[in-house]
Amino acid sequence: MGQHKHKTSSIPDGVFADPTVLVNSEASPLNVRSPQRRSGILRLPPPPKVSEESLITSTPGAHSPGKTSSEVAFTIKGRRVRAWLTSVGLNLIPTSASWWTPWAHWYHPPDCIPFEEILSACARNRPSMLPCKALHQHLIVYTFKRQRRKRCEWKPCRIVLKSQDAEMVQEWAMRINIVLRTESQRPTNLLVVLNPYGGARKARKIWRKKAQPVFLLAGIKCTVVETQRAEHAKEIVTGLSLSELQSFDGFVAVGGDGLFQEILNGLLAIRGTGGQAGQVAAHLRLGHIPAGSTDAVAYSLNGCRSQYTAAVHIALGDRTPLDVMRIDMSSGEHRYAVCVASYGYMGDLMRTSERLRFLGPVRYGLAGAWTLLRGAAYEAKVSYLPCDMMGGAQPRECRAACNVCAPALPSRDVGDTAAFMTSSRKSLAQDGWVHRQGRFKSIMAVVTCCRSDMSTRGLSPHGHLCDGRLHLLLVHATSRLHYLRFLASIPREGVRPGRFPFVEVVDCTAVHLLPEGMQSCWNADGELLPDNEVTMKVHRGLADVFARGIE
Ligand SMILES: Nc1ncnc2c1ncn2[C@@H]1O[C@H](COP(=O)(O)OP(=O)(O)OP(=O)(O)O)[C@@H](O)[C@H]1O
Repeated sequence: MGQHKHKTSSIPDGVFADPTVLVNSEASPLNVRSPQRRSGILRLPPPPKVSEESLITSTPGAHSPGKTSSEVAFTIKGRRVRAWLTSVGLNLIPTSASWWTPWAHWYHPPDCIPFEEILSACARNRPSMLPCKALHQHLIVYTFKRQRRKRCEWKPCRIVLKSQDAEMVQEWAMRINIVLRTESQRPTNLLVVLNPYGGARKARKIWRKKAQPVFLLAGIKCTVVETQRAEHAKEIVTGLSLSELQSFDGFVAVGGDGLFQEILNGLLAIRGTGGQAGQVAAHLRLGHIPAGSTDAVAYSLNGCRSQYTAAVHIALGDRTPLDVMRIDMSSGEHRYAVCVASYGYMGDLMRTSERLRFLGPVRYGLAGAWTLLRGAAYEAKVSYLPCDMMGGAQPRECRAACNVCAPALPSRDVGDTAAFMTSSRKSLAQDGWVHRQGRFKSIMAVVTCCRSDMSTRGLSPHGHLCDGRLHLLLVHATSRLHYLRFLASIPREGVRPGRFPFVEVVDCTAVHLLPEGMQSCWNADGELLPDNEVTMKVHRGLADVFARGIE
């Protein structure tokens, strides 16, 4: 960045790597838990001995309620602003623009940058262009901006506030960082599992260019492990010792839905063992940096497939409970999934696409066309346990602070007697199962809304992150043309009840499928299951994820 430019800019990749800002991934003024973490990632002076409480209550000189500092004049992009700190964040009011920067009139700084949206702050000296002024002090606030058209899509940015008062700038940077440090939900230590093999094989680059810089700015220590083979991610997680588990705040998958699912399965396996490790695992959160082919998990959590957005949600320490579906196979094996399990068309598509993996994400289009032309339909007996948890209310799309999901407390069960550890088959003994027998093109049990590039509003637009419901989509045998019309409608509106006579949509809590005759295969969150006779049951809010829902 030029010395004379004062930007409120998106952070280009190179800036993250600026050695004056980032020294190493472990060092940060925000890192307080790990003794080996050194201070100084942002080159801040050592904090003076002052209690944190006194920093977030009023200080002498503050002359208006709510203020925790006096008003100070800064310049942002040539526009003068008055700024002060409150217990909520950094408040800004624009005043005038310098006569030599008339364009600054068009720059409107935000009224407030809340602490909860700040990744970190730092102070930096900048030589002035004018000979009469030796140094400019920059207070750099690292935050994010929302895209104008798509509010849920975030991009990291920095706001550079220029002043000539070096001491004040350093003090403000320090005070902001101290407040961030008190936000207990922010992670300080993460285990990052990266699948270099997933999607377009760009996971390493995505990590290096997009996610890691955000975590560095937020002062998060990351331990990165690359998977070597299928199921390795689960082994990595289950192989952690108790002290390692205690040191992490969560696990981050850099890959596709399959990788996320493996980590989730590993985490729930630890919870199933009970004891102290199970207790610790019950409080760990999962994050997904999309680097796969579909990335429905990240898309459904954040409303977009942006890696920056996912990384910022993780760095800010967002937390929301997520429904998890347990799938029990007749062989006795079980698997957990969070998006969708599908039999028929989507199962065939996945089986074909796995053979074409060398083509990258294009394989899905080719496999989809081939499966459609085959036009197979499968005989099966489907049973489900219906529910009406909406109480007749109009279905609503799930959003941040969703009141359908809100009442759910995340399940913290541990041990092998926990509900999620008992086979879904036990629910078959319950009353109220509804049975359907016939030929189906496709059968899908959708847990969340299940968004992806192919269905931006979700397969089930009214699916929620944490409502304890499955949406069972039964697509009865029909002609290829009708089925194509059904598929074509999904990207625009998802699967809606009543839209096509051959499509049934029911809300339920458990599903059982007994295949008859020729069989397809199950595809659970992008992974093929080895068995086709399955029972599935949803567990409300079983896992915690780094997300806040779609804004
Ligand atoms: N190093 C590796 N070599 C081979 N396979 C791997 C490796 N690491 C992970 N896998 C397997 O690769 C599969 C696909 O991974 P992943 O889900 O990350 O990508 P994807 O399938 O392309 O994306 P999506 O699931 O979003 O469609 C998973 O089943 C995982 O077990």
